[in-house]
Amino acid sequence: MTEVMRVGVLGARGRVGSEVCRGVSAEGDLDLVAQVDAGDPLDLLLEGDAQAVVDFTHPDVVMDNLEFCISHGIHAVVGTTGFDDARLATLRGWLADSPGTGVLVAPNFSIGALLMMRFAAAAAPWFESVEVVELHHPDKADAPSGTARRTAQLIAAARDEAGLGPVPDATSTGLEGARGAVVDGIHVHGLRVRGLVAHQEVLLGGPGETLTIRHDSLDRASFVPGVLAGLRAVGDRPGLTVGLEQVLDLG
Ligand SMILES: NC(=O)C1=CN([C@@H]2O[C@H](COP(=O)(O)OP(=O)(O)OC[C@H]3O[C@@H](n4cnc5c(N)ncnc54)[C@H](OP(=O)(O)O)[C@@H]3O)[C@@H](O)[C@H]2O)C=CC1
Ligand SMILES: O=C(O)C1=N[C@H](C(=O)O)C[C@H](O)C1
Repeated sequence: MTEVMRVGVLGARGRVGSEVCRGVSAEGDLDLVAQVDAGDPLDLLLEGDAQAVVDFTHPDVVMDNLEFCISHGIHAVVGTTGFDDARLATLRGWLADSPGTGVLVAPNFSIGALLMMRFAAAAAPWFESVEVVELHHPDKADAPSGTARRTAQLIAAARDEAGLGPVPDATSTGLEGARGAVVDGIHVHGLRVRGLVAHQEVLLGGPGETLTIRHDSLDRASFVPGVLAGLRAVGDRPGLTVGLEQVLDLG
């Protein structure tokens, strides 16, 4: 008989969290034992005897949530953004004191977005120019998106490895912000437009040609299969795992 995993969702009434609650409830091997949102005590996780949580909350609160979970030996699958190297180091420190506990942090749980990032990194060594444009709903708290930051880092690493120099840009005057933010030398532009969900384009260019790689999350259901895969894997991966691609076999 398949063992059932008891799951708590943090940010359960949010845009993604509510979708995750539906997804978890529909699976026979997962039992939704706690739905926690702003103002609810984290002790609900202990009352439900949660073995793992999913966190889609806010960059300002996610570290407190994870400190609680790790200290109680509860595995975590984390979609919330805002993870820089310092935060990841803090998580590693907490996890060192809680052997056997696993945390998976992923900037994007949709399969298409993972492939988009992989394709962008594969294309990067072949083009002189590259910029990232992320497009989201206007209620998003952070900019640029975690996905855009990660994409820029992957592109920069691929360019470095190929021995490419800086991306050419003759801009010497203009309005502040007109060229976007710069992540590891790659320009990243954020658009916030009502009606959008989560979208990204990577534009690459060389002499006489451009290549555009685009991904669209049209519905937040796009994140759920990746979250479920993360839940099923996280208990077997003690310590910190960054990126859903570490869990999925994308070939
Ligand atoms: N990795 C991925 O694939 C994806 C990541 N994200 C990221 O996930 C995060 C959430 O996104 P989204 O669902 O759109 O945001 P929402 O604002 O819709 O949802 C967040 C929910 O968390 C609640 N919340 C706030 N503080 C706490 C707390 N301390 N404990 C529990 N719940 C809390 C909020 O309540 P209240 O509104 O009352 O504050 C809200 O209901 C963002 O960082 C976003 O970038 C989003 C999509 C995909
Ligand atoms: O806030 C969102 O909506 C999303 N956040 C994540 C990010 O910042 O990359 C993932 C996806 O883009 C949706």
